[in-house]
Amino acid sequence: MTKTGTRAMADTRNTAAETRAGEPADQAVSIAGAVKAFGAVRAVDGVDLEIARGETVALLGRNGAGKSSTISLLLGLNEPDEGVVRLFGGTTEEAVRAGRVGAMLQDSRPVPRVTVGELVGFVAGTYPAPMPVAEALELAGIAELAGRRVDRLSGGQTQRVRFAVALVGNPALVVLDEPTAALDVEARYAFWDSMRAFTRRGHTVLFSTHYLEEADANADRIVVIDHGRIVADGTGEQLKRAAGGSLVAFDLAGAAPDGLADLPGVVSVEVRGDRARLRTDDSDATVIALAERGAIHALEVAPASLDDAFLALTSSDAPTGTARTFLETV
Ligand SMILES: Nc1ncnc2c1ncn2[C@@H]1O[C@H](COP(=O)(O)OP(=O)(O)OP(=O)(O)O)[C@@H](O)[C@H]1O
Repeated sequence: MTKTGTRAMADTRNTAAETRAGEPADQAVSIAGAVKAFGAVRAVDGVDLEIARGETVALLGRNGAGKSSTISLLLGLNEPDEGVVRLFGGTTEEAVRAGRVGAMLQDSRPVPRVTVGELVGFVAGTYPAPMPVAEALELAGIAELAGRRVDRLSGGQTQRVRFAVALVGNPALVVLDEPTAALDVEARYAFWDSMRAFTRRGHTVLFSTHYLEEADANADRIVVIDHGRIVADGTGEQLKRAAGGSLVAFDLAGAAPDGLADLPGVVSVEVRGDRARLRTDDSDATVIALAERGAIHALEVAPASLDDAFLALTSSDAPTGTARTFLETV
């Protein structure tokens, strides 16, 4: 993100966070120039990321993009080879020790043979100011499972237990690595309802996901990561605009597709058979120019979907840096 964009967004969000949480306005997360390599793979390749208190941020990326590796650095589970990771102005270790961080990781397995209530109660005891266990279970939507053994739950119920574990300490920052992986649609909706109830209390949340719709619906801000680098950072709307706000499609009706890329607003051109698809950031200007050419057969104008935006931002031929500048243009 550009410095200007970061600041503009952080200023707004800090005010909201201050109002909601009654806490001083500073950054919950501050990652600068982070690099983490595993052999030849640069899993995190120069990540800069600031998250203001009270923000809910989605870390979006394909398989192997670097989401979990970034989260590991943020939680202090791995040390960066280069760069600095700060939480609430201190080290990750200080933040974790002070009980300011709760996490729900992909591969964490609940201890067998204990009940849900016992497990969540145990975790609560490791934090300085936890919420009552019953409240955490209620928030996670598993109040009725308190007496059930954790190793006899469905996948969806287990995910919710992990969520209760992440939030029972009442941490200022909650980090969730693909919290809805393996959940069916209904369970996913229920999870996000619980999540919203939690974020309304002013907590800062970072969650990773492959699901664009879920990022758009549940995050204040979407950070797209690809090949260990942040390629876009903004709201769903900004992301769509960054990738070209609209799609204009029409039949060429035998005309040559020459000069389409030079029309006002056009970001990219795709011609399949007799149909042309233009990605444009000014659909009005594009359509007017097309009308002047007499090329408006079977015209269709539609907003670019988040899927379009995501694909454009993470495709291997996406121009580096383009997406990250979009906050300057909105
Ligand atoms: N411990 C490790 N040893 C070797 N390579 C690793 C290790 N952890 C991650 N990687 C590699 O780093 C890259 C980023 O992986 P990471 O798990 O961060 O991606 P991700 O975005 O979380 O993917 P997914 O959505 O599949 O969970 C991948 O190429 C992965 O194979």
